[in-house]
Amino acid sequence: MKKNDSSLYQSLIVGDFAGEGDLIQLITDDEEDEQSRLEDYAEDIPILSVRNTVLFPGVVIPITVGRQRSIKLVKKAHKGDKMIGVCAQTNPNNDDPGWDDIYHVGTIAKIIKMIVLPDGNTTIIIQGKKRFKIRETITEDPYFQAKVDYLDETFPEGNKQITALEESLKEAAAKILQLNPEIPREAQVALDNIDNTAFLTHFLSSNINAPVEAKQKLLEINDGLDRATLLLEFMMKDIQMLELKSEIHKKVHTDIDQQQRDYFLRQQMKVLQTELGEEGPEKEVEELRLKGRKKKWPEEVGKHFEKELDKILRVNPSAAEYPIALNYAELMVDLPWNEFTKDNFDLKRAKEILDKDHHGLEKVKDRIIEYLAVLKLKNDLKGPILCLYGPPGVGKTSLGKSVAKALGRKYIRMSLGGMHDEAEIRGHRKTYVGAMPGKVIQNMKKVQTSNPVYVLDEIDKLSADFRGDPSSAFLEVLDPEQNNAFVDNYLEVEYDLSKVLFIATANSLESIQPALRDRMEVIEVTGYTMEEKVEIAKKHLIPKQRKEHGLKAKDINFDKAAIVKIIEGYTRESGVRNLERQVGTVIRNVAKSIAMEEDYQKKITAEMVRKTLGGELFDKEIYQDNSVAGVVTGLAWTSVGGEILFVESSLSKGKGKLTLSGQLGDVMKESAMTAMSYLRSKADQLNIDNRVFDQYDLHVHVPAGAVPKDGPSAGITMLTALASLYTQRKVKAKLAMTGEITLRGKVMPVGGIKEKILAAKRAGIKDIILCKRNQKDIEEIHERYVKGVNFHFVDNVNEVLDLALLNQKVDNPVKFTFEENHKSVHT
Ligand SMILES: Nc1ncnc2c1ncn2[C@@H]1O[C@H](COP(=O)(O)OP(=O)(O)OP(=O)(O)O)[C@@H](O)[C@H]1O
Repeated sequence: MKKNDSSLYQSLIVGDFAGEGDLIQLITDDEEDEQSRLEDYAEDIPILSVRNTVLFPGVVIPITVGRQRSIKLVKKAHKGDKMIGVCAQTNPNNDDPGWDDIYHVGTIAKIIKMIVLPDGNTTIIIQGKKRFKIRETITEDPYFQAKVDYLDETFPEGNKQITALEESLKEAAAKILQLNPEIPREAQVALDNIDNTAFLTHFLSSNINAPVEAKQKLLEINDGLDRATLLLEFMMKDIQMLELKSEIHKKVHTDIDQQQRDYFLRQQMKVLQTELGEEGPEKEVEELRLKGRKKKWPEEVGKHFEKELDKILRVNPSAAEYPIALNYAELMVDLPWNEFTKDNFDLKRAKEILDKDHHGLEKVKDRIIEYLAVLKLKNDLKGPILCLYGPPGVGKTSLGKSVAKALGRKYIRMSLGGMHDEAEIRGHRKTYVGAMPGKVIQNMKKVQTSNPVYVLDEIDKLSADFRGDPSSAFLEVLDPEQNNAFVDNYLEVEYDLSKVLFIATANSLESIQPALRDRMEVIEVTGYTMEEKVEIAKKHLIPKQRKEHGLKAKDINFDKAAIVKIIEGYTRESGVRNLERQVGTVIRNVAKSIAMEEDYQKKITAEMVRKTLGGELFDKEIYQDNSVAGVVTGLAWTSVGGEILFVESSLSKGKGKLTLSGQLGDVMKESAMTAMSYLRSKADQLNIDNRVFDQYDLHVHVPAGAVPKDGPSAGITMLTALASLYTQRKVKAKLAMTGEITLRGKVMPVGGIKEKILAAKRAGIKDIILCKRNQKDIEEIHERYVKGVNFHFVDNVNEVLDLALLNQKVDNPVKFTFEENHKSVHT
């Protein structure tokens, strides 16, 4: 026997079969009359086994009858009293159930209508009357027949609890109707018309969405209150399920709606864009594809690019990924891939250009020309990268530019000062918000050729921190073995940097990461002498500044003394950057006069320089006289070049206390103490009264007091100063010295010789004392720089003192007075 799923809907179908209004009428049959007739069937009632449904008293349901046994039963009953017992099958799939396969509690029902459909199927409409329990089985053949006992139902009408339950059941039913759109609205009307609580529970039990076992359980409960409670429980579960379903449904629905909306809007946008003649993603992608075809990139890069374009087409233009994908593809086509400028290997011309742009720097230029010669012959740059090293403003960066000019290559410069984030060099992965390629790739995009001269400025200023070590990223950039496959995190594909001519610049070699320094060929660019600076100013800086200020050669002309004045009074540097700036200031002043049509003097003199630039910023680093004992000129190295410094010392009555001032570092303090100890040990040799060490306080000072100083190189200067002080002997005029001392009186070599020599020369020094082992440094310096200076190379301090101290007392020597030592006598 087949029956559609049980639901409120099915009950209403009954209404259709029975005609409108029948439902109500059937439900309100005269109970009393029925009861008396029912007893007649209790001793032999045909039992119809039904699948998937449980019939409740009062409820009307349609049942399609298919099995032969059932058809026989139905036809027979229909002809007779129309009364049948209805029991649910325990297993709905059992086509030939026996007594054990049906529930033994069922409902006696009346066949209201029997319809034989044209396809031969028979549908009956039955109404449940009263529950029964099979007392005794009679036969299974030709259909089930049994003796039954009717089950009475206890239902306390009017009880408060039952009224509340009834309300709850109705509310739950209304909620189910509301949540389940498949149930016709009319069901609510049917529900509203039920005013009998017992029938309400039967009606709802029959129609709730629950398995047969659950419904059978409800049927078997005799206590109406218990049944109503269990029913409410089932209904609440159903509501929860329905609510969940509806939520899921709503969500799925909104998702689909959103997609449809987007699709619709996109279509509209396309139409509008076409009408406005604007580009849509297709057009943009097509343009990129065309550009991509012209690129000489490796095959895998081409494939990767095509994939990226496909990705753009798949992405919604209003999605955040769209501009990211587009920018990426644009970067790929904007980058140069194997696009080279032709090198000009006319080395004579290259030399001319270097000479024209830079005065001096012969050794550096020669080295650069050698480098270019190898490049010409081998046409392969697998050699070390050049690193120009030297003080600021000596033309390292501009030399790089000249190399580009000489070779006919494009020039790009990247300043590495203060860069501490590896991502600045290598870029961020595309997945980061606002990701960009690193500076190396950005600059390649800017320069538009694959073989530029790429100046890496201030490679010594790269600093490592928690964001990674940028030096290690540069290892890859600068390593000729690796840089043909440089990987930028943003670009993802390998990029060939092997044809780029990298030139690094640095102020100090110490702070360059050792592995990085190893990959570079270091060329030292030293500072300039006064004469060279004057030449550079005349030939390069003045014409350059003049041009920048819009003046002609006839408008202004510098006196040599004026240039010297600027160099000495207003700059203190190894290079010429400040000189250029000060020259610029003087020229600007003239430009102002010309523009305001004032009278002005074309020839710039030292006097005019003073007027324009104001009082001198720096005292001339000049040797000071030797009339005072205890003052000696030393030489120091700073990051802006060499300097002369003075070690001053004085004695005052006291108890042999040593005071050091002038912001001296530990090493320098130790030098002073070493010098002191050495002198004490050699006091007799130098005719120093030993008592002076105990009865006089010594003060050593190194001006300028505000500038911190450190290093061992002032050792011999200190010793000489103290020797002069204690002996009150004059120090040789125009003498300077630099060297470390040991306690045994040995003189050790020191660094920064070239800068120191230049500083000494600037200061008018004629004699310089150096350690013997520093002789080789002097030999490397061009003769021109050392002309007019006598070098004295020494091994030990005796030689220093012999050279430095004259056998002549200073003009007003201090006369030491001593108190007698009171020795205590013990007996
Ligand atoms: N020998 C020279 N001949 C002509 N001009 C020079 C010479 N040396 C330096 N200059 C000029 O001095 C200025 C400063 O030079 P540049 O910027 O190249 O210095 P740098 O050594 O790279 O300094 P930094 O270490 O601070 O980067 C430039 O205008 C440059 O043209």
